[in-house]
Amino acid sequence: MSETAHTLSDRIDTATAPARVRDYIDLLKPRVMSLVVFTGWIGVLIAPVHIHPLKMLVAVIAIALGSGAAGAINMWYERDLDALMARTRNRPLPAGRVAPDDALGFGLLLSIFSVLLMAVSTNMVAAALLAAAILFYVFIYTIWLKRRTPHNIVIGGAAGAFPPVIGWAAATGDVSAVAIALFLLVFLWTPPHFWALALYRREDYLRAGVPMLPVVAGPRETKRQMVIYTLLLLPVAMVPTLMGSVGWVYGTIALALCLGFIAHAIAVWRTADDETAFGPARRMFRYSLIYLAALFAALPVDLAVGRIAG
Ligand code: HEM
Ligand SMILES: CC(C)=CCC/C(C)=C/CC/C(C)=C/COP(=O)(O)OP(=O)(O)O
Repeated sequence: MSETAHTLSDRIDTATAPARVRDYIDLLKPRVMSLVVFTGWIGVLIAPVHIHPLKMLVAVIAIALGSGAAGAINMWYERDLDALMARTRNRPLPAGRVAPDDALGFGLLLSIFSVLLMAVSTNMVAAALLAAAILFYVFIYTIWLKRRTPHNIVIGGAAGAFPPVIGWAAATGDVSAVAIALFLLVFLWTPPHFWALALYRREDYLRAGVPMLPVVAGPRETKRQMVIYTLLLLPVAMVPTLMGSVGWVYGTIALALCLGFIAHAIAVWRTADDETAFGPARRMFRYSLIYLAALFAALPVDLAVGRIAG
């Protein structure tokens, strides 16, 4: 056994139990999962059918486990890249706290379990969509596109757009126009969300040789595209109101949130000096998280207001 492998296995053997649990939780990317789960839950909640609260809970748990499983497999595959980047080098795999085979086994078992759980607790459409999301994130984004093309986020982002559709399907057994509008919303949100971070983490991606847009096309082109995506988000965010699925409470909140996102993108774009652009880019990244959470929260709020008023 090599010196490094020795050190690695010693560290794994001597890891304390609570620390190991923490590491396995970290493999699930819990903070990203929280927003994934939230959008999935809103998908269940706003579907126009009654669903038993317990069934809703199990469906949301299945989405959480599926998202976490995909995250664990992603971390297994990317352990070489993660070791090269400051943001990720202390993750359980590059830091040697979890063995690669264990992480892969954990991710695979959890993937299968989450899809089976969805199938037995709701329906086959939701289970198939959950399986598709996991496969898309692992094979299309992580393995195929991420290391090859700056379009990785634009195409791969579709994986993260599945949860509201999965939630809707868990409640209704099918996919409707509203569910597709929510898919499009997350799909168009993902590039500005990620590129804001990639702008101030450009050195990381450069060092790891990952062809993210700020590395390949440069900050100016990235910022231009971020403005375009935030502009495109405005009409798409209005679709649920224009279709009559929700009213103007959502519509007004969505409009305000979209204008805020556009303003952030313009602030990032107008900062010529990339060093100082890190400030606006960081702010935009944080705003992107509030934006998506608030936009989705506004949907059931609108429906509740409508019920009270009507
Ligand atoms: C391909 C699509 C996506 C990419 C490449 C991406 C990339 C990233 C990256 C690199 C981070 C920083 C994570 C860290 O510091 O460890 C992040 C954070 C985050 N992302 Fe995304 N993201 C994507 C899609 C999504 C989706 C669909 C959601 C939820 C709907 C989401 C929610 C979050 C949240 C909540 C955080 C903050 C995590 C924290 O506080 O550390 N992301 N994203
Ligand atoms: C329901 C279901 C299966 C959903 C799965 C979709 C999912 C987890 C989407 C989030 C996408 C995400 C965390 C990308 C991180 O990119 P990255 O892997 O490039 O980030 P990193 O550099 O932090 O590893």
